[in-house]
Amino acid sequence: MTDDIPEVRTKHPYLMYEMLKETPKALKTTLKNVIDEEIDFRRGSVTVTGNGTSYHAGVLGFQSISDENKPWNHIQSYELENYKTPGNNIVAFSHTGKTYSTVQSIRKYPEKFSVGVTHDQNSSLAQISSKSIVIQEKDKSLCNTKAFFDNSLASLIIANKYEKSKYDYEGFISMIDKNLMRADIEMNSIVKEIGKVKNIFVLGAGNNFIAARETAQKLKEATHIHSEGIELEEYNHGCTSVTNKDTLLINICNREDTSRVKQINRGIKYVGAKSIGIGGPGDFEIELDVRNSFELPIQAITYTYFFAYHLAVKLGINPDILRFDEKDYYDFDMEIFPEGQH
Ligand SMILES: N[C@@H]1[C@@H](O)[C@H](O)[C@@H](COP(=O)(O)O)O[C@@H]1O
Repeated sequence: MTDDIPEVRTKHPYLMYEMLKETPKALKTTLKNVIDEEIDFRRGSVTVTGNGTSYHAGVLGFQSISDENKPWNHIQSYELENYKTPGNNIVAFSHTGKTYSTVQSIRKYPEKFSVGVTHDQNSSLAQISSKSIVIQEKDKSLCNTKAFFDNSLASLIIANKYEKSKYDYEGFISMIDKNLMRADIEMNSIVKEIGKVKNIFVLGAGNNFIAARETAQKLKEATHIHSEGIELEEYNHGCTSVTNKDTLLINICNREDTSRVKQINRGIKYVGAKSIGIGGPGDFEIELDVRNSFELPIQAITYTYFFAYHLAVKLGINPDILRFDEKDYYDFDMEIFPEGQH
């Protein structure tokens, strides 16, 4: 089973909303928990790994590394377990700490130095990692939005320890806090105006690609609308033929992408699709107060999470339970994750 099914609510505010509102407080706890941890990285590179939201959070934090002499890469855990080889250090992220391929990707390489970041100190990941980091904050919704921000901050801290660089964590937390408040209001009003949406593409280039993937994952989990997170230019190579009047494009935009995004936005008008620009142009635009290119995708997610939430509420969908109240979907999950597995 993916995880224990939480308290089932039938209307707003769902647990996902509560968790988003609790995020700034949780980030302060995470900072306190993680900042003094000592991590003795071995010589050589770092491989960041995990599944889904945890994987994305891990990558987003490590994207802060600017020193070319501090090599790192990221490999999804199943790939690491079966096909690829990690660097001398592995940093694995898992909210539950029990996700099979994440745990296996550490177990398979006992000779490497591993850091396991989890919210459960009794989990396999915490037990088997050379160094375990436990975030003392529970995310009650299976959408794991609060856990995403906790893990992103933990990843930023770990990346800074690896790079031996300094960073303004308090400033980061207050920026996220401010964004979350604005995002709730602005995304609620966009959702009211947006009209029918049956499929969604989330586009992002550079550091924003992983945020596009994470946004698409959350849109699927919360709203049950099919969403695809795709590299900005890749969208133009195949996705245009399935874009139509019920399609929404969410563009997570660096300044450098502006003219390409404008062109795409003009193109989609021929088939009646609509767009939201986060940090860039769109039918609906969200301005971001951007301090640097690695914070931008994390800031963008404050908005896309609230968009997913308000859209779920509008559609009458409980975003907390991954459809596990429907027998077919519960059985589906039990088939792919039998008792005790994830
Ligand atoms: N639906 C959940 C995702 O929301 C989560 O991101 C992923 C990784 O879980 P964990 O962070 O516990 O490893 O597992 C799932 O299948």
